Amino acid sequence: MASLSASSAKTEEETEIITRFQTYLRINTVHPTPDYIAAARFIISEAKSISLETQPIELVLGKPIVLLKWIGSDPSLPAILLNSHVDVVAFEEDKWDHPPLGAEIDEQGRIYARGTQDMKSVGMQYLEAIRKLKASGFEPVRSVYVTFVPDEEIGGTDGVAKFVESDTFKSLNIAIVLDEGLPSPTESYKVFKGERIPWWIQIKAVGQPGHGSKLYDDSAMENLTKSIDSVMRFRASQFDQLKAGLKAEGDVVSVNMVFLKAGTPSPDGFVMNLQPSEAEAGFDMRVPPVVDPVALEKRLVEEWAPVSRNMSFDLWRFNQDIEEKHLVTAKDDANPWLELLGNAVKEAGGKTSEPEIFPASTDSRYFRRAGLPAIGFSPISNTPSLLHDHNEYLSQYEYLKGIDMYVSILKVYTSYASPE
Ligand SMILES: CSCC[C@H](NC(C)=O)C(=O)O
Ligand SMILES: [Zn+2]
Ligand SMILES: [Zn+2]
Repeated sequence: MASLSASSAKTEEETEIITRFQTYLRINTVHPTPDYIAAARFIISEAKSISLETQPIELVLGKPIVLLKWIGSDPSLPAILLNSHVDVVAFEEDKWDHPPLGAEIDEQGRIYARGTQDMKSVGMQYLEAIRKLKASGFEPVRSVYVTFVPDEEIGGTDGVAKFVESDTFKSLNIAIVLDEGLPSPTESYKVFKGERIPWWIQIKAVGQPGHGSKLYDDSAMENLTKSIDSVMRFRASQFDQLKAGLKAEGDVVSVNMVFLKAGTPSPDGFVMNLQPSEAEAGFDMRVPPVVDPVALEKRLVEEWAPVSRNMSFDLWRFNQDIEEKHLVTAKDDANPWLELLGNAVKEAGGKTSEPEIFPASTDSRYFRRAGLPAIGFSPISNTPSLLHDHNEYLSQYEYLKGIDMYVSILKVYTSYASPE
């Protein structure tokens, strides 16, 4: 177990571990121009320092996937894949108390940077766990592969979506994938077996333009407002079930308006006495496995963007067909990995909660579509979730403790012999 508490001094080994994490955090992999080449260079040099085989894979120019290999004593057995994304989302620097690429540590031992939770921590923890296991002389039976992938934050089209289709991936013979989860505000780590599918919707209204004083029946603004009202009523019905405790976050549809675009610009702002002929709104919607996507799309077509009200829409579902089965990693005899993960965390002194549906989206969905079990797990407990938020941080203590969790998970996973 990590010895460091918030106030205690670090050992030399712990200082080195934290320094390596800070170095990775300081590499600018922020969208829209992530420096994937610098990150790949760093990851490869780290991997070489612990004698892992390295294989950069460039399926899309300038967007390398770095594949690391720790070959087990029985390479014929299906292997373990530890996946993390290298890219991070943008930030509003002036709203942060510490520089978002600074990886500064405050007096409470919190490391502040974009990626401390999402998910440069996890990528480096995989490597630190392997470093520790190697130093202790441990040799895995099953092979372990570690992937550092691009573009998760923008849909994964040039990242894992392409990787799972590649011959390299198919040759790896993977049994189980670990990918990102979410921080837990309690002592128990969160575990995810599935996720909601993102639907990004833009609806557009056109209508009668004219004088600001006139009452029209079908102005663009009125047409759009009717749709927004309808979406908001649906949102309230979903949110009410969540607030009443009838459903979990991962079992309701979330829908949030993320932009509104309308009006005729003027030097002072907008022309006030002119009703515009076009108006648009954007919604981020997340659809859980239990919801019928075909029925939801019908609602979009008939109620939110009806042709009868001069409406049109664009819908992005990130490589997922509307008819496609929404996959959840089962906890059953055919899939021992969820239970093994819980056991391994327990052996390392941690706790896990019942597997949930991830409320947002991760690359796990591509691995599940490729027919693999995939588990979302970020070993971050007693920490508020600050993904995509200001002042994202992770305490050194939690980071070090998380490495011990992966040490235990890798011991259990790589030694698991399936009953024949
Ligand atoms: C549409 S893919 C974007 C992926 C991103 N993932 C996370 C974890 O924030 C999201 O859910 O918005
Ligand atoms: Zn992430
Ligand atoms: Zn993210």
